[in-house]
Amino acid sequence: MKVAVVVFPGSNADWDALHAARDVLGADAKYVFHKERELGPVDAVIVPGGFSYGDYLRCGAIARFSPISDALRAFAERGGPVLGICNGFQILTEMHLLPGALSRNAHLRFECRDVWLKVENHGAWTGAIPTGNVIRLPVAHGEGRYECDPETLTRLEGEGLVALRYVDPTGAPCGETTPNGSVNDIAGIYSARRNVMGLMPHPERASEAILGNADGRGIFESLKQHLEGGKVVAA
Ligand SMILES: NC(=O)CC[C@H](N)C(=O)O
Repeated sequence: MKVAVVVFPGSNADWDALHAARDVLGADAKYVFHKERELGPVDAVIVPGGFSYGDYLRCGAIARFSPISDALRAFAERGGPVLGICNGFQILTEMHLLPGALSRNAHLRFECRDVWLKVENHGAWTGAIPTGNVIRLPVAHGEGRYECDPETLTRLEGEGLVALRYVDPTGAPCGETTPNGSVNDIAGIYSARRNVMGLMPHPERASEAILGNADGRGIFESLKQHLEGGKVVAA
């Protein structure tokens, strides 16, 4: 299993993502620099968290124009599994590989704490976790408020493309404890083919017992299951 981690100027979770893919999942993982134009022969791509290009203009807005983005787009459009974590999610929405946008947290503060998430639907990156399970992962973002137009929201909910939703520790709606004010408490979404997933929380920072939390491991194990099962999630 070969995994590429795309590195932009300002990425800060690239090593964490590489570590999770290589040392936790056991993949042959490598960095691909933003100036490259080819991903090489890879089975999956992770777009990691951070502050690409200093978050100038909007988070992810400049990364979209990086030389690597054409290859990333082609890989995603071929059905290749792509995971965008935090700034990676922001980049994937700016690239229009995922719908909607991440805007400034409703309370206007940077949010850095653990959150609880309900696994709502299966796809390339959640298939190994039973739907309805509640997992705990850390968030660290200033612009994580997921927004989209009403038609898109209806489609995401109706087609089961909401991957993860913020909840309270019991699995009930998070209400006032929302980390960012996302519409419908959406924390992560899938593309129509369910091969591309973006999420604001950081599974790569919570995938080992030594870190005090291994709940994120299921995200990476899901990729393994997806690739080994050779599952084509949608035509
Ligand atoms: N941890 C991250 O990836 C940070 C995401 C983003 N730059 C924000 O602050 O919203």
